[in-house]
Amino acid sequence: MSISLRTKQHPLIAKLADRIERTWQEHLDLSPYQIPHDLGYVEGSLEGERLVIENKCHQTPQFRKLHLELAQVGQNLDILHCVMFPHPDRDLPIFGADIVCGRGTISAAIVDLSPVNRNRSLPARYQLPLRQLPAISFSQVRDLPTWGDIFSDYCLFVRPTNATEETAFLDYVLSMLAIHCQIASSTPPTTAIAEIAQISAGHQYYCDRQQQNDKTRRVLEKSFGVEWADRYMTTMLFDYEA
Ligand SMILES: C=CC1=C(C)C(=O)N/C1=C\C1=NC(=C\c2[nH]c(/C=C3\NC(=O)C(CC)=C3C)c(C)c2CCC(=O)O)/C(CCC(=O)O)=C1C
Repeated sequence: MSISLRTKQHPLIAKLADRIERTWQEHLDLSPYQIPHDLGYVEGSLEGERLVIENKCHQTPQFRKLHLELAQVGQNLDILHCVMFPHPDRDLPIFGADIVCGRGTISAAIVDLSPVNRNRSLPARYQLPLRQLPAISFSQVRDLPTWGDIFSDYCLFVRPTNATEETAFLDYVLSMLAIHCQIASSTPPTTAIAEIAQISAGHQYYCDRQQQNDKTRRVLEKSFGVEWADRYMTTMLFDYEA
């Protein structure tokens, strides 16, 4: 796999992929992460539409898994997926982002720092910097699906309608990511077994809810079949340490 898929995708996806990787490289102490059964680069075309997936994973002292995934269905569906799973001994939220672009138009752009502690609230040290982010208004804000109870009050879920809104979305993602990397790097592990158990339960709940996204599941099923799609969603996209 020489050139990255992003060179053939929507410019916002390519730019966000580059900037996420650069932020990780500048702020975090990255180590390789062994991707299961060579899922680094996969292609599938069960029902005609060819789905190409490119996965990049790292780990750091604070994060069990940093996952950036680019996917393209045929010539007309581009996807960027990013999730950062902290080690369960840190009270840190789960950073998640998803951009879906059909025929050159972005239909879904979402980013969140999702709380995983028992009272499902973002740690106080996140509240101040997030509240200080410039308020941005989008012409098309989207409603979260029912499984989206995992997202925080700072979740942004929009359909950007022009270049200005695309840039505003990109800036918000990168601001959230920079705040997260900075706080994560200065958050020590907890040794309280009960707290670690609560955080692990929060990760499991997050993954269980994300696995209910039938829009994701259907795309995977159409190209790889039901079995493969289920294993992919539970072991690659939203796996948690039992
Ligand atoms: C942090 C949040 C988050 C993360 C991490 C995440 O993975 N999804 C997340 C959120 C989220 N995604 C959504 C939608 C869609 N997702 C895909 C597909 C894929 N998305 C992928 O990541 C992959 C693997 C590469 C595929 C294949 C498609 C096609 C759609 C329909 C596009 C549209 O509605 O315009 C919705 C709206 C759900 C609804 O309204 O019912 C939400 C909330």
